[in-house]
Amino acid sequence: MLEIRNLVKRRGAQEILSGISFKARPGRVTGFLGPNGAGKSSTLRILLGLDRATSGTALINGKPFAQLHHPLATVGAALDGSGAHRSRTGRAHLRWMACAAGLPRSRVEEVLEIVGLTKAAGQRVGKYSLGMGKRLGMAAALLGDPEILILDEPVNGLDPEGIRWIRTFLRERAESGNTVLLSSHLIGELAETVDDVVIMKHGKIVASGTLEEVTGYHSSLEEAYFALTADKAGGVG
Ligand SMILES: Nc1ncnc2c1ncn2[C@@H]1O[C@H](COP(=O)(O)OP(=O)(O)OP(=O)(O)O)[C@@H](O)[C@H]1O
Repeated sequence: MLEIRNLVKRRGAQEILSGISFKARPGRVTGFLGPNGAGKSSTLRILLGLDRATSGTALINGKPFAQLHHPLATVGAALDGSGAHRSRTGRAHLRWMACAAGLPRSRVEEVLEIVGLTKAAGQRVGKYSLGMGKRLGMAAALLGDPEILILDEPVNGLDPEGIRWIRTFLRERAESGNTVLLSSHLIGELAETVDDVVIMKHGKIVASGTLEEVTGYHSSLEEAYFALTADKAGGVG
């Protein structure tokens, strides 16, 4: 379970998060949507202990990230890029991570297989395509077989086969009782994958509920999204 309660983040005079609250529940895939600059990545970074909130709490199974006893087995995250050094191979990167976390090398081969990167595991990360980099980031997130997955834009850059794979994979994770939170700008694709939806705009939650509740009387989630996030002047955020 992920729980965000009254989260506020200020940077100088700018309020990036204005007291947001939502939950991502076990057994469900929760989609996190919003225009560029809405505050999605800032929320995820605070949740993962990569940034501090001005006030409010972001809890993972009832605890802040820093207090988790087994962080890798509790939560796996794939944010921007894979974080791997370009001159390392994908396998070496994962082995280094596994070693740091006290996980066996055999787990590296398992996650490479899960994300479909076994054949490319010996190539340098600098030679990877965008989609391969995404798969490597996903492999790293899965190393500890976590009960919670947090993914920022996981399908961006994946080919159609990769998009189908990730959709099926995330549904299976949720159906076996895990929690999945993912942000995406591909709303049509997201609507195929999620149970619950949270939509942000200008640092506030503008909608939150099941896919059906958020879609409401609109013909699709995409229509609901545009109605909820429309700016009279248009443009960013
Ligand atoms: N390190 C930073 N320093 C200053 N401002 C920042 C920083 N990180 C984010 N911001 C600002 O915080 C606001 C929210 O940005 P954030 O990246 O969380 O949005 P987002 O919803 O993830 O957007 P996108 O869809 O473009 O990824 C923006 O106004 C952004 O300019």
